[in-house]
Amino acid sequence: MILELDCGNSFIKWRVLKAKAVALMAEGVVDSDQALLESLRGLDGLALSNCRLVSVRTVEETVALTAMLEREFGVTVVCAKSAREMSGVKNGYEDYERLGLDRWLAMLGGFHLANGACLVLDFGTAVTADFIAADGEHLGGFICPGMPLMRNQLRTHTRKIRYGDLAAERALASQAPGRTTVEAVERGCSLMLKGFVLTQLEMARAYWGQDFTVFITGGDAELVAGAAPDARIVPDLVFVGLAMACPFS
Ligand SMILES: Nc1ncnc2c1ncn2[C@@H]1O[C@H](COP(=O)(O)OP(=O)(O)OP(=O)(O)O)[C@@H](O)[C@H]1O
Ligand SMILES: CC(C)(CO)[C@@H](O)C(=O)NCCC(=O)O
Ligand SMILES: [K+]
Repeated sequence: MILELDCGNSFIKWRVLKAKAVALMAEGVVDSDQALLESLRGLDGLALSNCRLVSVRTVEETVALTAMLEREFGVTVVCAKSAREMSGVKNGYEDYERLGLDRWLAMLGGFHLANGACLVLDFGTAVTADFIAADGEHLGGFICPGMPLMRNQLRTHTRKIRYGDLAAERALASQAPGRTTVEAVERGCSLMLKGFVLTQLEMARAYWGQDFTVFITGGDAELVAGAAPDARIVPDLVFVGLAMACPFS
C-alpha cells in the first residue's frame, strides 16, 4: 500500500492506494499531523510499503511529519523536489526552487493529462494560476488569496462582520446580492474568485485561441466551476503530478 500526502498551508490531504493496482483504499483531509496519525491508525489492515509527499510547509514542519511517519509505519518517505524541467514541463520561474511544489506538481499532472497547452487553477488557502504552453514552457502564473483568507481578512479587520460556518455554507446557495452580512461577504468573495477565473480564461485565449485545456483543483474548486463550464475539475491533480515526480521503481 502507498500513502500519498499533499501538505498545504491549512490542511493535509492524504490517501492510501493499494500498491500497483492504483485502487483507492482510503482518503481524507486533516488539519494537523496528530489528526493524520489518528486517521491512519484507525484504518483496518494498513500495511504501507511506500510513502510519497509534497509539502509547501517549512522544512522543519515537513521533516517532523516525515520522521513521525517513518517512526510509526516503518516506511521510507519520498518528498517531491523542485526541478528545472520534468516530464516535458519547463519551470518558468527565474529561481525555479521558489515555485511552490504544489503548483509544480499540478502543472506536471495537467500537462500530462492535456497533452498540450493548459491553464491550471488551484483554489485552496491561496489561489494560484499557471500557464503551460503546448511545448511545455511554463509562462508563469498568479497567486492571490483564496476564499478562507479573504473571509478571514474581512472578519479580522472589521468589527461587525461575524458569522459561523453553517451560515456561510447556506449563503452560497445563491449569487443574488446579499441581504445579510454573511450573504454579502460569502457571495462577494465567491464572485471575486469567479471574476479571477474569467480573467485567466481571457489571458489563455489571448495566448492560445481555443486550443488549451483548463484544469481546476483545490478544496474550493466546486465554488468556481460554474465560471468555466469547459474546465476539467480534477480534485487529485496534485497527486497525479506527485506520482510522476516520485515514482517507486
Ligand atoms: N473536505 C474538505 N476539507 C477541508 N477543506 C475543504 C474540503 N472541501 C472543501 N474545502 C475547502 O477548501 C479550502 C481549502 O483548500 P485546500 O484544502 O485545497 O487548500 P489548503 O491545503 O488549505 O491550502 P493550500 O492552498 O496551501 O493547498 C477551504 O476553503 C475549505 O473550506
Ligand atoms: C502559493 C502557495 C501558498 C499555494 O499553495 C504555494 O504554492 C507556495 O507557498 N508557493 C511558494 C511561492 C511561489 O509559488 O511563488
Ligand atoms: K494546494
